[in-house]
Amino acid sequence: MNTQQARAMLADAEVIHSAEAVNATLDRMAAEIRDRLSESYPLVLCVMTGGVVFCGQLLTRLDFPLDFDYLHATRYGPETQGGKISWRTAPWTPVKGRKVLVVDDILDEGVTLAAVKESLLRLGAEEVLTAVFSDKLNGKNKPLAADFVGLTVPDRFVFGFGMDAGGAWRNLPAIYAKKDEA
Ligand SMILES: O=P(O)(O)OC[C@H]1O[C@H](OP(=O)(O)OP(=O)(O)O)[C@H](O)[C@@H]1O
Ligand code: HPA
Repeated sequence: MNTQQARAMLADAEVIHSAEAVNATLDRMAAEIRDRLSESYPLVLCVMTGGVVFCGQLLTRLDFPLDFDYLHATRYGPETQGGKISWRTAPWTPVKGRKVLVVDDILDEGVTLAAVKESLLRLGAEEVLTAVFSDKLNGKNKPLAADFVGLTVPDRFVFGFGMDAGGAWRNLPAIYAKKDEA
């Protein structure tokens, strides 16, 4: 995608959740996570790449001791349909015996987070909780329900706030849907 195509896609898109709604949701989620984990010294793991914006903005709202690391698992690439999961990077920090909070941008079919959770439990994590900023209302029987959910999004390809469309626009502070998929 080039600059013009990326700008045209954004100009044609529909706002699903404004930056104000995103910020209010971050505050709410941080309070829920604090209530559950503030005494546990959790290991927070960001699922790269999409999780980076949500995780970064969540971290500054978590006012209790924690460790932070990341992992990279991907199955969409630049496509709008998911494929086989590809593990790029495992977390460097040992997870054995830890309470782990996995943070990602979106639960779509749930395949990625289910695989991540299973792998962390296999590595000996004591407990694995999951936080997603968006949960897609696609009517699918997902293999995992997230423990902390920000906002729901419709069954359309969405982008912004960490989520890319053809590689672009992860950097937007709000969430959009491509208009041509309405
Ligand atoms: O619930 P699922 O259907 O498995 O989809 C959700 C996953 O898809 C996206 O990652 P993607 O594969 O696009 O990799 P990226 O984060 O590197 O863009 C997103 O960041 C989630 O990790
Ligand atoms: O709707 C989506 N948008 C961006 N990335 C995604 N990864 C899974 N679903 C989506």
